[in-house]
Amino acid sequence: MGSSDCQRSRSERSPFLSDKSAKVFVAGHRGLVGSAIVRKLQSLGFANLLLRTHSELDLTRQADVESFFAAEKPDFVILAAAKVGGIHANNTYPADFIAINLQIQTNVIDSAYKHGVKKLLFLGSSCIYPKLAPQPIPEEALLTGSLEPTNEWYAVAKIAGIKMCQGYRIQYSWDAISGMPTNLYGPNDNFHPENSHVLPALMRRFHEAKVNGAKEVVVWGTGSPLREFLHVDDLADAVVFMMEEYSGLEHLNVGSGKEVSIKELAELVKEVVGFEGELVWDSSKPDGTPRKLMDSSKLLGMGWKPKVSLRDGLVDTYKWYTANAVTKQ
Ligand SMILES: NC(=O)C1=CN([C@@H]2O[C@H](COP(=O)(O)OP(=O)(O)OC[C@H]3O[C@@H](n4cnc5c(N)ncnc54)[C@H](OP(=O)(O)O)[C@@H]3O)[C@@H](O)[C@H]2O)C=CC1
Ligand SMILES: C[C@H]1O[C@H](OP(=O)(O)OP(=O)(O)OC[C@H]2O[C@@H](n3cnc4c(=O)[nH]c(N)nc43)[C@H](O)[C@@H]2O)[C@@H](O)[C@@H](O)C1=O
Repeated sequence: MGSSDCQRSRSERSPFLSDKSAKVFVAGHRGLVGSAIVRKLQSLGFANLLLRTHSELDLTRQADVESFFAAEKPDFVILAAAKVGGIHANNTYPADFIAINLQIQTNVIDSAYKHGVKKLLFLGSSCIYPKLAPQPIPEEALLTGSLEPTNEWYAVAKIAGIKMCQGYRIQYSWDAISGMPTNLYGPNDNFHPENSHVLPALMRRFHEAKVNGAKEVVVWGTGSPLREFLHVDDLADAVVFMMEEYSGLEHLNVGSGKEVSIKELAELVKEVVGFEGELVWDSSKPDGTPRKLMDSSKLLGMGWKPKVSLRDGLVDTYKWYTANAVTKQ
C-alpha cells in the first residue's frame, strides 16, 4: 500500500449531530446559504454557533484568520463565505472572483486544519464542470473539458477548493469534504439589479414593474438556456446531511433534479409576482452555459432528498422579498 493510500484509510469520521454544544463556525452566515445553514442548525438545537460578519473578520486576511482560529478553536467549519454573483458580475469582475475566492478558501481551509477542526465542508458550484459536460452532469465530469467563459475565474477558484480539501485529506487524513450545489435561491438572496443571479433579478424587476405600472420587463439572453434550481433550505438540509453522513475524497453534487428554461422561469416568476405586462428579450446579454443539470444520484443514494418545489419556493421567496425588500449593493 502506498503512503497516501495508508493515510487515506486512516481518515476517521467525527459525528456531527450527536453533540449540539459543539462549536460550529458558519463562515458567511449573513448570505443566502450561510443564513439558511444557521436557521437549520438552530432548529436542530445547535447552541454554540461561531459567527463573524465580514467587517468583524475579513477572511481574505490570512493573519486575522489564523488568529481567529487560534483563539476560537472551532470543532466544525462550514465554509459558505465567498465572492458570489450572477453571469454579469462573474463576467465583469474576473480578478475579484478568482482572487477573493482563492484567498478566503485557502485561509479558512488551512487555518481550520492547523487549529484542530474535526471536519470542514467547502461549498463550490455547478460552474466547476465543463461548458459542454454530459447531462445530467456526474461528479466524474470535473476537469474533462473547457469551462464556460463567463465564469471560468470563479470556477477555477472553486476547483482549487475541491483539490485543496482532497489534498489535505490525502496528506493529513483530515476530514475535509466538498459539496457542489446547483443554482440556489431563497430568503436573504442578493436582489441587486445587475450583479445578482437570474431568479432574484427577475423577481425584483417584475415586482418593480408591477408597482410602477410598467408595460414591459427586459429579460437577458435568448431564454433558451436550461437551469436547475434548488431552494436554499433544501441545500441547508443537504449540508447537515453531508456533515453527518459523508467523509469521502470526492465532491458531491447537490441538485433538485428538475430543470427549466430561462423562458419558463421568467413566466413562472412573472405569475408569482403578479406582473401582467410583456417580456422583452435582450439578446445582447450572454446566455452562459446552455444546460447544467447535475446528476445528484450519489447524494440521493445516501438518503438525502429535496422537498421544496420551484413554485412553492418562489412563493416563499417573494413573500420574504416583499417583507424585507433588501437590496445589497
Ligand atoms: N447563490 C447560488 O446560486 C449558489 C451559491 N453557491 C455557493 O454557496 C456559497 C455561498 O453563496 P451565497 O450565500 O449565495 O453568497 P452570498 O453573497 O449571499 O453570501 C456570501 C457571504 O460571504 C461573506 N463574505 C464575502 N467575502 C467575505 C470576506 N472577505 N470575509 C468574510 N466574509 C465574506 C458575505 O458577507 P458580505 O455580504 O458582508 O460581504 C456573505 O455573508 C458560495 O461558496 C457559493 O459559491 C453554490 C452554488 C449556487
Ligand atoms: C450559480 C451560477 O451562477 C452563474 O451562472 P448562471 O447559471 O449563468 O447564472 P445567472 O443566474 O446569472 O444566469 C442564468 C441565465 O439567466 C439569464 N438571465 C436572464 N435575465 C437575467 C437577469 O436579469 N440577471 C441574470 N443574472 N441572469 C439573467 C442569463 O443570461 C443566463 O442565461 C455563474 O456565473 C456562477 O456564479 C454560478 O455558479
